[in-house]
Amino acid sequence: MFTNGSKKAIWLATKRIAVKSRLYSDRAAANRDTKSIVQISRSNIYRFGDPNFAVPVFRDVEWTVDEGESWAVIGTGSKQKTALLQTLLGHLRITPSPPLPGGLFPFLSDPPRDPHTCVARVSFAHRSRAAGGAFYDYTSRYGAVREEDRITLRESMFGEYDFLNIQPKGGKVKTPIEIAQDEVKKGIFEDLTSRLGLSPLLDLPLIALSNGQTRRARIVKAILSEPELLVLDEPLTGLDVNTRPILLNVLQSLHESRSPRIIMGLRMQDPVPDWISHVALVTGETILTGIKDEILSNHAHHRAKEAEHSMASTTQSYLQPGLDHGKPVVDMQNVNVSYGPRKVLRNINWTIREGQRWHLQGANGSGKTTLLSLLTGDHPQSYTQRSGSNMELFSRPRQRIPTPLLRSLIGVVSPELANAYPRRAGVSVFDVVGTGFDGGFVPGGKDGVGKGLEGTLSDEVRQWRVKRVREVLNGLGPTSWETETSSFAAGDELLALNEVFSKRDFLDLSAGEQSIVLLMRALVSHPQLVLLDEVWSGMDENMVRAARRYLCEGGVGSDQAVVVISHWEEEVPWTVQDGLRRFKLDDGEGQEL
Ligand SMILES: Nc1ncnc2c1ncn2[C@@H]1O[C@H](COP(=O)(O)OP(=O)(O)OP(=O)(O)O)[C@@H](O)[C@H]1O
Repeated sequence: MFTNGSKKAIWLATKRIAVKSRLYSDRAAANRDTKSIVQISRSNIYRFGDPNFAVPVFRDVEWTVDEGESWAVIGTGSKQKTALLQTLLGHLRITPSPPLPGGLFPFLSDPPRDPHTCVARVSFAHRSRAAGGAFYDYTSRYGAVREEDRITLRESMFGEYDFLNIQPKGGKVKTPIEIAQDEVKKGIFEDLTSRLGLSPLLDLPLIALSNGQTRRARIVKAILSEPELLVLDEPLTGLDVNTRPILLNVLQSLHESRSPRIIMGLRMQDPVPDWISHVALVTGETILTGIKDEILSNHAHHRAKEAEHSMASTTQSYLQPGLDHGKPVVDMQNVNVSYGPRKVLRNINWTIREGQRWHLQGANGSGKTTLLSLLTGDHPQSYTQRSGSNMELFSRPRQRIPTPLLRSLIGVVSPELANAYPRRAGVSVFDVVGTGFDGGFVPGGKDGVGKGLEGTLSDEVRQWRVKRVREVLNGLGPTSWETETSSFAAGDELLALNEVFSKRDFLDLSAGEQSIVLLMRALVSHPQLVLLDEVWSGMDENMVRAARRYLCEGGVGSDQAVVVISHWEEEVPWTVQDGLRRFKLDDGEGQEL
């Protein structure tokens, strides 16, 4: 059953195909139905530069995607799943390469079209903004918007698609086909932005959008660039519960009208949409492909055995009673945040006490990140609450705590921080974890454990810091999540794995490994307040399991308060039965559930 919205999308997409099809011959139209979309046959897949005798990333891959099928690539690990999707973008080498003339994408071969322009990928697993090694200031979205950040969501879309000004400047007159194409694109743009809840945000600076809003905007932009095949890596991550089915509905209608065809990358724990007919399941270097139900039921059997094994070693954490009487770590009374007339947080009253575990909930754009930025001091309105409002942190008025001190008292993991954290050559895992003591981004001090707020550390403190880095590395390092290695290694051998990991360049780690290192950084100083915003982002299933276990089994203590932000209730390490409390933001207002 289609909703009116999806019928409209299909109508628009069909009309778009009609316009497009004039550009191709009848033969090409016929080919769309007969030629495979993706074709890899008995090949190994390597990183570019690796010789054929190197260990391949994937071995003996057999994968055919036919027209009319709907595929999801599901990974037990994020890294491998992303590698398969990158293969479609030509970032890995297939040996032997799929034979010409069809090549990897037979449907693009007649008439020949360039995969670089016809295949697009939107990834939310990859973090690129700090890839050059420089820190970019993610807090700029909270203050006065700088000139270079002033570009609005609408401009970011219209920059390339001149819908408003149908006849472009400069004398060139559009042909009737170009005008018709633009009108169809404009229709698609309006339909998609409205269905994905972006219409009221079109004139906001792009930088002001929340995480989930930005993700939706990136998907719309990719669709507007009219690829033939759109690869979406983890499109559901970071989306709130209500938006997920809407997005899936939109993707289904686009895929069914082949405008564009969609291949979706999902995490093992994501629900697989009903309309997905086929699955490529990536486990290590093996890819199992076939009909969804067959592949998933085989795997479920295997996982049930694994779960039995891991359950045996998991102890449940029950929080101590009496946590409502602990010292307040955060005390907010009538706290507000607004941007001009736009009120993002309204009269928030929330007390967080030591020992408590909170799940901060709310739809995309409801103000969760903004609320956390008040606590970390990243938001300028953290200082400027009007009279009648009050915010105390660690039992002191917020204004009396210098921001550098605040950074050293709060351990934070967030998508913004992960994006912004500099990736520089020569900066090791140990160095990155060591920056957590002072809450900075540049490693420093003797032994790489910072200099403290006074600029020097006593030998005793320095030694404690080094010991703490080793402790979290041993608690969350590879021996806790690399299950295959840990089952064979023992004792010193295990510790050696963590030692080797601690010396690796942070820059060279996979997205999941970087995430777990940033979690270590947040926990290393044993801060009184720990803020975990989308903490599992990019982590493999076994890393998530290991990190949850670590958090529940003493990784954070009863003298520490923890706030978890996640759109997935099952991702929070504690449950209501354990004593977890829930605070929900709804249209700027907050209350405990
Ligand atoms: N400079 C600004 N001007 C106007 N609105 C802004 C500005 N900065 C942020 N906003 C708005 O504040 C709201 C809250 O954003 P925030 O990032 O806190 O949401 P969130 O709850 O963390 O969302 P998500 O779940 O998507 O991460 C958003 O609707 C955003 O568009």
